[in-house]
Amino acid sequence: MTSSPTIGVLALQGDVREHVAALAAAGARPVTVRRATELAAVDALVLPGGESTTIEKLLKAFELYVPLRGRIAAGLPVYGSCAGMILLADRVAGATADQEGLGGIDMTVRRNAFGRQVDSFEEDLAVPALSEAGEGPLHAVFIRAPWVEQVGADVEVLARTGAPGASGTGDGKIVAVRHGRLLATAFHPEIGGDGRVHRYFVGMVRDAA
Ligand SMILES: NC(=O)CC[C@H](N)C(=O)O
Repeated sequence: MTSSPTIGVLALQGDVREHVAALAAAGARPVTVRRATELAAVDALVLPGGESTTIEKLLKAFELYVPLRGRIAAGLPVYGSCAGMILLADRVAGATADQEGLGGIDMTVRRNAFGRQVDSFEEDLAVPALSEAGEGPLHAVFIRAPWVEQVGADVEVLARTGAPGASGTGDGKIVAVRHGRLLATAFHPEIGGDGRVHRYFVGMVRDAA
């Protein structure tokens, strides 16, 4: 692999174009993924937000579910945003009866956790692990977002809501995590206009090569 890794964006639902643009800006070579042959050709994958139950049904319908589980088990770097975070969780609170997920991150995620009053909100998050010296908070957009209720010992917490001075919910919920080669955020950095999450993921992919 060159220093420009080929990173797929699962293109079944969600902000595909925005993730493609953010990955290109971060120095990767983005490609869309809808088929198993396309999945086989990528160095890493982004799972966009949307509706986790729908994306799972589409993964199965497009015969991507089994190969994707296999590649995750074999160490494929994957970044999941929002519904993508839910798909990567080993445990989901509020899952539908037939929702299996992909798993991989040792965490419990609660779907639609922030509740009705705050279906959507924006908040400035402190993200030191994703930042260079001098960079300020990350302006994060949450849309019917999950939060992380519990993480295993090997999971690194990268961001919580309620940083000092933040406007939003202010209660210290975990909203960004990394577990080995898997990265997940409850928010949508592809529409926040802040490139840090995608740059961090491209760095993870380069390190994994
Ligand atoms: N913006 C999102 O991805 C929302 C996730 C959605 N609430 C779900 O459960 O899948």
